[in-house]
Amino acid sequence: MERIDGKALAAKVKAQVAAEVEALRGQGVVPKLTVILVGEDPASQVYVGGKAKDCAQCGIDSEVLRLPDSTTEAQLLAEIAVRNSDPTVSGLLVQLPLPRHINEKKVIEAISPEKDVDGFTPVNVGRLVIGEDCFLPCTPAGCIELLKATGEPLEGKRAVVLGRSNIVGKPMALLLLRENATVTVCHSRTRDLPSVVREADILVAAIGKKRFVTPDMVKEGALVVDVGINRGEDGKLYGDVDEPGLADKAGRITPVPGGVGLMTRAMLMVNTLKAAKRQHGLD
Ligand SMILES: Nc1nc2c(c(=O)[nH]1)N[C@@H](CN(C=O)c1ccc(C(=O)N[C@@H](CCC(=O)O)C(=O)O)cc1)CN2
Repeated sequence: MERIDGKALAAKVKAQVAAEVEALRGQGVVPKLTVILVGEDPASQVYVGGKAKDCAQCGIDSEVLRLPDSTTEAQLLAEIAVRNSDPTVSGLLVQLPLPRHINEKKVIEAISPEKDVDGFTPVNVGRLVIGEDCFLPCTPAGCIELLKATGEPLEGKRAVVLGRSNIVGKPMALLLLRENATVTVCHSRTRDLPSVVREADILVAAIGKKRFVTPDMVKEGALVVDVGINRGEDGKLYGDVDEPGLADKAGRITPVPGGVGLMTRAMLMVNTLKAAKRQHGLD
């Protein structure tokens, strides 16, 4: 299978954002992203660092608020309220996962929909469902950009999404539907899952299980998007798809690392720029 180059596409998207941000700054508008991180989760520390680096590359101001694991839900909600009403903050997100004593749903719902650059609030999810302009969740939006970059039409294709999370599986299905693909969502209760997956012209694997998708489950010529980030016992990163096993198959696949993760980061920059433009009546 041919690899789809997420690194190159992410660099191109970020360069476009950087050019637009420079023009905005010329008009006196300075986009800013605030990221709130609660606790010491090592992977989250890395992802938040990556977001600040991307902002610097794009000319976007950034603030990372690091709160201790002992932070209460009320304290976190108070910090969100401060940023919601701060006109210098264009985009606001809370890094997930949160410590167990904090209710994730309550926290997400507290973020102003106009600053919700993750696209996780019920208002933005609802807008996505009914096809209104909204902030698209970054991972599914990045997957769509990767698929479009192949130049293959998505319309009329059979798409299978493996996984039904609120952050990836469900919005991914909606975005594929918007591209006029015929979409099936598979999950842990799907009967004869391999035979359903084998039907896919477009397969999005977001099930969170290392190399769950084996070569016998993939149609010849399929476009495969691997959303999985699974850390193996050897310390290496593995996708949800057995990419080496697909070497002799026709088709295209996004690698892990170097695929969806990088586009997730790039789409956050797109959303932060969009938030800044909207807040200044420029979108
Ligand atoms: N508030 C949010 N929390 C989380 C999100 C999110 O979109 N918003 N998604 C993930 C974590 N995440 C971004 O936050 C993220 C994960 C992975 C990558 C990435 O670049 N992956 C690289 C590999 C990186 C590595 O070596 O570890 C790749 O796939 O090439 C970026 C962002 C959960 N939380």
